[in-house]
Amino acid sequence: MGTVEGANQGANGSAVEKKPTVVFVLGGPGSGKGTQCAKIVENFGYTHLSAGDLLRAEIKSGSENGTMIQNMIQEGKIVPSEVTIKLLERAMQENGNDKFLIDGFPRNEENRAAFEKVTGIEPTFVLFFDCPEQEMEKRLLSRNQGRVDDNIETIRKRFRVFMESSLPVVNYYDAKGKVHKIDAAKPIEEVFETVKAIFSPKNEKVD
Ligand SMILES: Nc1ncnc2c1ncn2[C@@H]1O[C@H](COP(=O)(O)OP(=O)(O)OP(=O)(O)O)[C@@H](O)[C@H]1O
Ligand SMILES: Nc1ccn([C@@H]2O[C@H](COP(=O)(O)O)[C@@H](O)[C@H]2O)c(=O)n1
Ligand SMILES: [Mg+2]
Repeated sequence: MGTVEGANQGANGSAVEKKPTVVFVLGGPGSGKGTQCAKIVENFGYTHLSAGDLLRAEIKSGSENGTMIQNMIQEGKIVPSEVTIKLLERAMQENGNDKFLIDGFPRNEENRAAFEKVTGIEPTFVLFFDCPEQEMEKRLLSRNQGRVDDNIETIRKRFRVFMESSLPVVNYYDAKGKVHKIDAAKPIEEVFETVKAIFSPKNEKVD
């Protein structure tokens, strides 16, 4: 019997949708998640989905959730999981790739548990960009991308949320042996040397 394209067969022979490969990219605000994701995309064929970028696009689109999301971002707070997960699911479906870097998600235990429950996807592994606050603060204050949350007051709130809510998620995956901790305080190219070594050579783009 033939199989449905892009699907596996379950025990009873019915088609089971094949889950995409997902790598969660975590780290404090300004640790360099977006910068490194862009380089991974260039070299390893992943699609980069930044939860923060999707939420900012949702504000711009004039969505009914826009004002709520804008207020949460301005305060450095975490938007309810159902909103962010819907955006991630839609972006994955629309894209069609089967390998995704999910950047800045899960940000708390609620994000983590809800994503697993709703999508049935477990990350293949987790990149954790580890960087001292002093360095992250310096980077954010000179980022100049016009982000409403790149001001010292909001940055301090984001650091607190990261320590209290996001680090426990990193620890959760660490206990499962899934975390690659990377020294993100080094220059961009040196960080990427470490990142490159984590991705299997067989995934490397061949020109
Ligand atoms: N290794 C590095 N050394 C110096 N500057 C860096 C490094 N990595 C990134 N930067 C710079 O720091 C700023 C923040 O980087 P980036 O936007 O990638 O961080 P992020 O982790 O995605 O932050 P956020 O969580 O706020 O989205 C950018 O201006 C970027 O160019
Ligand atoms: N899972 C997430 C991710 C982000 N947010 C909100 O967006 C802000 C910016 O996120 P970046 O990853 O681009 O820094 C973040 O401070 C949160 O307010 C979220 O709620 N949930
Ligand atoms: Mg980012």
